Amino acid sequence: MGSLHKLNLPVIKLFVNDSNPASSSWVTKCAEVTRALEQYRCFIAKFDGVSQELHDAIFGATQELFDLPTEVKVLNTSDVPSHGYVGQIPIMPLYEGLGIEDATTTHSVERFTKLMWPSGNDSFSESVLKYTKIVSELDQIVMRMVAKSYGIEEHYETLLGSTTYLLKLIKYLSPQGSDQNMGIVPHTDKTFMSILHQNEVKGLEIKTKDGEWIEVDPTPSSFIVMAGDACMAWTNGKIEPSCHRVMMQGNSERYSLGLFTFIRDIQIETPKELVDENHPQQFEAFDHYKFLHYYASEEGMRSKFPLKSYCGI
Ligand SMILES: O=C(O)CCC(=O)C(=O)O
Ligand SMILES: [Fe+2]
Repeated sequence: MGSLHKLNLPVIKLFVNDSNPASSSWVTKCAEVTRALEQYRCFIAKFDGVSQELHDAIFGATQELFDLPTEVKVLNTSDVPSHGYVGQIPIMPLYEGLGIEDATTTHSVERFTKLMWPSGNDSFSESVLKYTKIVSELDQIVMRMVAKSYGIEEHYETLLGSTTYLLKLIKYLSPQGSDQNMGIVPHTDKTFMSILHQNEVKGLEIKTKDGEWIEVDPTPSSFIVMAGDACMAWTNGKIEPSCHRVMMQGNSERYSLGLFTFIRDIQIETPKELVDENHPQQFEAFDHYKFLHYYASEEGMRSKFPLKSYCGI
């Protein structure tokens, strides 16, 4: 395991109204985003879409959710592995997470809220929807930029039509009184893309290609945009998934939010534009949700690189 270095991740400013594909500054920014993802597998987006007020509201809502009794939180179940309630895992005793599936749709968010607060909690639903709507736009800005750099815009539009967002609300207990401070073990996300956001408590670390761990310094306008396993298959290995972990220090609890992209109903297929003699196709077309079930199976859990054992060529 590499040592911890004070390296920095690329920081890229992105704006809500930043998607004018006609401007030359936009094309330059596309290249910058794509290069950051290729080299670091992730970057920090300084994004103007989430106001301080919304930042405070969503973290207030998150705290309120985790303050509910465990027997209420466990009611949030899902057929998809690790999309529902996850907590009290022996190797990650500090970690607790709750997923809201299809988190950009009012119907789905309100169903979740009703499950957690049968007598209602409108402000929770409102904060979640405001947050997911704007942060899913950030995801789309980034993906349009990547698609532009690779000349695969049409393929991206197809994927976008089948994209669904899981909002994961996460709490880490302070490590005080615990004999370990690993909040979440090193892993790559099984998503297409992930956008992480956190309160003021640090802890997230990203592994570079050289095996160094970089600490992420949070601010209310920082969003960590990282590639998941599925993005690697789609880009034919150009963008690899980011390996990351959470190390807890000090005596504060930490809250974080992950907006996770998944592709449903259609197969994820490498665009033919990215395949040639020098770049043979690395992965067969696959169903994202079947891959998630494979990953949760005994065979998938044993695999060092589940995507490759599932659909690698
Ligand atoms: O809490 C964080 O910052 C990271 C969470 C994470 O890596 C995950 O949920 O997959
Ligand atoms: Fe993760």
